[in-house]
Amino acid sequence: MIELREITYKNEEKVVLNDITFSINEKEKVVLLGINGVGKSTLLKILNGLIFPQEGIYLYKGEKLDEKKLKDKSFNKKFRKEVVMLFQNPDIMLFNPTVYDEIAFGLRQFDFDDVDGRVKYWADIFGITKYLDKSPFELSGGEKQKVCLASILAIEPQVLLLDEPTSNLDPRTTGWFIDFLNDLNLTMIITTHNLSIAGELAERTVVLGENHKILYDGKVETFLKDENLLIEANLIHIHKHRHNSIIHAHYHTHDWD
Ligand SMILES: Nc1ncnc2c1ncn2[C@@H]1O[C@H](COP(=O)(O)OP(=O)(O)OP(=O)(O)O)[C@@H](O)[C@H]1O
Repeated sequence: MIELREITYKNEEKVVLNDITFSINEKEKVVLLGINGVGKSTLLKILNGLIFPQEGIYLYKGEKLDEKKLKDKSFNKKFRKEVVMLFQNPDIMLFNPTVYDEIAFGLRQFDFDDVDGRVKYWADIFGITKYLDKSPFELSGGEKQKVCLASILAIEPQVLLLDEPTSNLDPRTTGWFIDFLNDLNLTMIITTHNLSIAGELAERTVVLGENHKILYDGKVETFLKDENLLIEANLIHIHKHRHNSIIHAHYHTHDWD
């Protein structure tokens, strides 16, 4: 469904993605792992057709996706409905006067019937019905994230690009959301640097290294057991801590967020 061939993206002169090649089948779930700044969000933006690499080819359902292709109005509408992205910062996505209008926006844009029923259905799923008449800006970070998720899922996309989707969610909501994603039969690419969540979200991971190249592409389970790869990806660190009066240091895989 998605195929990237030798994608290189530069920001001014800085290489942000270096020679990225991988494919994702329909309904496959992939976790994109890597430390801050390796290019995960940039890769999602490329997959969402928001920015375009200087080198390489992006094929979506076998068709080359570039600026020219997205200028074709009917293709653009189809692609925008099928491939949706949740940004890391929900504030970027919220621009309507009420939560209701936020969820209804895409439904109206793509001519869905029963907009009212659909808004209420998705608000109920995310537990945000009581906020429907409120301004999205009055909500907490986690609530805003739920509004964004309800808005993008309401238009029944085929590909979900989720940038750190659990970063604003509390532990209980994170647990619920992971189960919810596992039940969704969609193609998904989810970024995180949270190793414990990675293992629960997908069977496959693509890991970006600090050289902005793919360091690993395969089973999450295997990656998480490979201490050398984890060190190379800088996803574990040496950290001193205290057991009674003894201080010692060893590698840690725990997540801070
Ligand atoms: N709009 C921008 N202008 C200039 N540089 C940018 C811009 N967006 C990202 N970058 C740079 O591109 C690199 C990759 O950023 P990106 O946000 O894709 O990384 P990331 O892996 O998603 O990081 P994080 O885990 O912190 O979200 C970083 O060095 C960043 O400074």
